[in-house]
Amino acid sequence: MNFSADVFVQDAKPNGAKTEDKPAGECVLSGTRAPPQEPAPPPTPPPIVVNRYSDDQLRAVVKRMRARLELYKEKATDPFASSPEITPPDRIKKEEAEKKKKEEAEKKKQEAEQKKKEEEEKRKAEEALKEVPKVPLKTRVQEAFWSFVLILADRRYIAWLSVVTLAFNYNTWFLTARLCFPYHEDDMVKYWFALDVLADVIYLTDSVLFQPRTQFVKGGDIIKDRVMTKKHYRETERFKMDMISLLPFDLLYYQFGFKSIFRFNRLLKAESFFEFSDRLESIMAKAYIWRVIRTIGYLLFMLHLNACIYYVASDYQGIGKTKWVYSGQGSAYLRCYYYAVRSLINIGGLNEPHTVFEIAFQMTNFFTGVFVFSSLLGQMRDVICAATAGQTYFRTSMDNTVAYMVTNRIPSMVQNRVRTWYTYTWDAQGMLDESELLDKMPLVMRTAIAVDINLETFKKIDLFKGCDQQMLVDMLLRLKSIIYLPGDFVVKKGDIGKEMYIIKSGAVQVVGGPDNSIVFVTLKAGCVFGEISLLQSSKDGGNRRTANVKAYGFANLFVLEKKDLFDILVHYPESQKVLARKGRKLMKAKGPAAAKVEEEKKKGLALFGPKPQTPKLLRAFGGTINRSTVDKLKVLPRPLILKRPESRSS
Ligand SMILES: Nc1nc2c(ncn2[C@@H]2O[C@@H]3COP(=O)(O)O[C@H]3[C@H]2O)c(=O)[nH]1
Repeated sequence: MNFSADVFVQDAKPNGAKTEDKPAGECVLSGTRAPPQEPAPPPTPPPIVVNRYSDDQLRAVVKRMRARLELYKEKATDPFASSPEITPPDRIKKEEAEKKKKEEAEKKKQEAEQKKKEEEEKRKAEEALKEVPKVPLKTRVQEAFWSFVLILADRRYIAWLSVVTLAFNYNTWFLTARLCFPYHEDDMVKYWFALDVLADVIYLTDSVLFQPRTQFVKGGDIIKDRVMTKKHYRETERFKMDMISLLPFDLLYYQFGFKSIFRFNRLLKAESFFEFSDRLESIMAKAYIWRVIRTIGYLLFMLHLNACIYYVASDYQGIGKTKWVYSGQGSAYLRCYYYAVRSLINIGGLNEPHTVFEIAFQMTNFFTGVFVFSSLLGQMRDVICAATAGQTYFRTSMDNTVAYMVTNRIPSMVQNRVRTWYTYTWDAQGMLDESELLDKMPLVMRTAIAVDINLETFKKIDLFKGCDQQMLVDMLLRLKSIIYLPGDFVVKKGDIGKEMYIIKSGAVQVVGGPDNSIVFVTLKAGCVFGEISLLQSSKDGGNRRTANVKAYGFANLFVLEKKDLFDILVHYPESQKVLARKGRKLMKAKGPAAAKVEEEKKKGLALFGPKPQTPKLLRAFGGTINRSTVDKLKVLPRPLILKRPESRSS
């Protein structure tokens, strides 16, 4: 369609020249000229506007028609695109619905087929598992065997080391005792032999199966490769010791009889004991308990050795020959051990030595006792001190604070509160400042701990729902733990909000009204508060606390500072938007206006909802007219209700 061709205007020609009918496009609307004809037309004279009004009208008509043309073009491609207000005809609707139905049915069919296929595969896999394995048993055992690469901190490895330690201790204690005391009676030999063999099997298993598979660290890499671990073990000093400890000198029994001296190479397995001790310490929650036990073990072993030597010395002198030696009565080991205890710990009250040998022996014993036992007792003291260092720190800092308060004449009520805070904090968390401990760790460890302890709680908090998980982790790292005593005000209405709080344990109450006697809500563990003022801008005082919040009982809270929160949010614009939206919502729901209504409700004033404002005009009447009257008046014609009664003065 060419709308421009339909419009004609009369050219005004001077001298009464005959006018020609021309398409308007050619003379007025330059933009809508007819296509040029061949050969090229003579140059057209400039358009002459006959009448400005009719010219404008024509232009408007052409404009409107062009717009319509566009519209029809659009409609031709998509019948409803340009006319959303027009509902599609029923037929089309039906067709679309059917198409949709068909698609859905197709989709369902595909899903069902997929499900069937998956089930079939699953069934086949299960059947394959039930079938007799095609892999030969030997290979499978070998595979399991080789894959048994021990992990350094693996508890199973520690359990195995404990077995080796047991075997080592058996050798250490019993070899010495059997060597010195007459314990190799004929009827006992078979038992000793059986126990010796058992200990040897344990040693052998450790050296052949376990140690060559122990992974190690090389240049920061954890080496698990079986060939490399084996090679590494063979290159260590420990391997040499293990091998020597396994040498079967016991075969000399055939030549010299059953003597425990031939088994003394078994004591070279000591490194397994020390490794067990270190690993156990690293996994124990209270490692000092093991340290104390180990030190006591050393002490007992020193006494054991002394008892053995004393028996040998007695035997050398002749059992029961002098007053100083073992009399030969009762249990030899027990009597000698008793002597060792009294002698080494310098308790005294022993029989006087008479011979030179006895005197020399006794003197050596005293000297050894002083030296060895004082160092062992010192070691024990260190272990106990280290274990109670936390408690000592807490005591010292509480004592110092109390001394400071006394010096400065702080009221006793405040002093009591401070003391209560110290005691409760210590009882609740076993330390005064948790963050002190975590600060020393690398970030990755701190993150792991924080995530493990609190992330789940955080994810459940409504305010943070929809926020980036990484943002929550960042937040966890900035939290500080703080304890409030019963009745302490955590936030005060009207204060500037600089922190928000998450309740770790205990509860807080949002209070208001006269003397804060009205409890609006009690918030428990896992709830957030103080977020309203934090999420508002300082414009119009939006950053002011909207309510008083006080601790109900002892409240253990996490504090997140505004600065920290905003530092984090810079990196998470999406979460920032989510929080801003929630902040606005909260402000609407709980902000000053809402709080006021709530307060009044609590007081019972808002029983019938807020009183509607009296129309200005009625206020002018000064009367108290009920609502229906007002409504009636409202429908009256304007002039009527606007007519003011004449005042008496006028
Ligand atoms: N105003 C108000 N605050 C509440 C309510 N329930 C919990 N609060 C919390 O009380 C806090 C007081 O300090 P904020 O205004 O910062 O944030 C407030 C909310 O987190 C409530 O019903 N009204």
